Amino acid sequence: MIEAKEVRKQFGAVQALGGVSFQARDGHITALLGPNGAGKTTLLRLLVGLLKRDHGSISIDGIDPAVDPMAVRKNMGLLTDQFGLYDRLSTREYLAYFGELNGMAGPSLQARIDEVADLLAMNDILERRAKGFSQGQRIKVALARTLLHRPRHLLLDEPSRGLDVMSTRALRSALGALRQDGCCVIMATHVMQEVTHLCDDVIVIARGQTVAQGSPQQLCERTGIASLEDAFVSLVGTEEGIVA
Ligand SMILES: Nc1ncnc2c1ncn2[C@@H]1O[C@H](COP(=O)(O)OP(=O)(O)OP(=O)(O)O)[C@@H](O)[C@H]1O
Repeated sequence: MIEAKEVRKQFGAVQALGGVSFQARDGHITALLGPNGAGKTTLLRLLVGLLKRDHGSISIDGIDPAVDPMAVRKNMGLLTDQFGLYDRLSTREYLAYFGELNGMAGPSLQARIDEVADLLAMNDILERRAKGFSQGQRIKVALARTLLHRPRHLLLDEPSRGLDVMSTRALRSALGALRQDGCCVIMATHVMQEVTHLCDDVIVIARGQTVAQGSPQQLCERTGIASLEDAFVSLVGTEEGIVA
């Protein structure tokens, strides 16, 4: 369970978050929806302890990431727009390196690499070096690294950007399997179709504030609007940042 209460974060004169509160439950995929600049990435970075909040509280299964970021990261996978691949390492070497950093080793690590490669449909690039990888191939490798150590919590910043149809499907089924395993997944996205098909719960933020939280159906009921996209626009008051 991930909980935030009244979280605020300021960068100089810019108030990135001005009071965000929500709960993301285990075994649920929670979408983080908001226009560009709403504060989604800032929130994810606070949850994993990469930034310190100015105000409020955050609990990751009872642990405050500002107090014990290492304990939080042990059970967390984070996908951001910084993929951090090494051009000269093959995908398998790269994943083995990160697996070892997470205390994995030997045949069980290799078996887990094969499992994740199957899950994300990326066997074709497993033995290739990263130099020259396309955007979609890069994001798959970064995702594989994120999932490798079977984290209990997963924070994904726009995970499907740059993925083709088959890879998007592979990602969705991988996330479905993680949900079944009881993983707590928070996913920032602009893709409404993804939210409708995949997410159990939605947190809407705008201008650094939580505007609403609930299932897609609850948000539609609350606004009295049948389409989630239109309900979102009505909640945030802008059409900016939506991908149909
Ligand atoms: N390190 C920083 N220094 C200054 N301002 C920042 C910094 N990081 C974020 N901001 C500002 O905080 C606000 C929230 O940014 P953030 O990246 O969290 O938004 P976002 O919801 O992820 O946006 P997008 O959908 O465009 O990715 C923006 O106004 C942004 O310019």
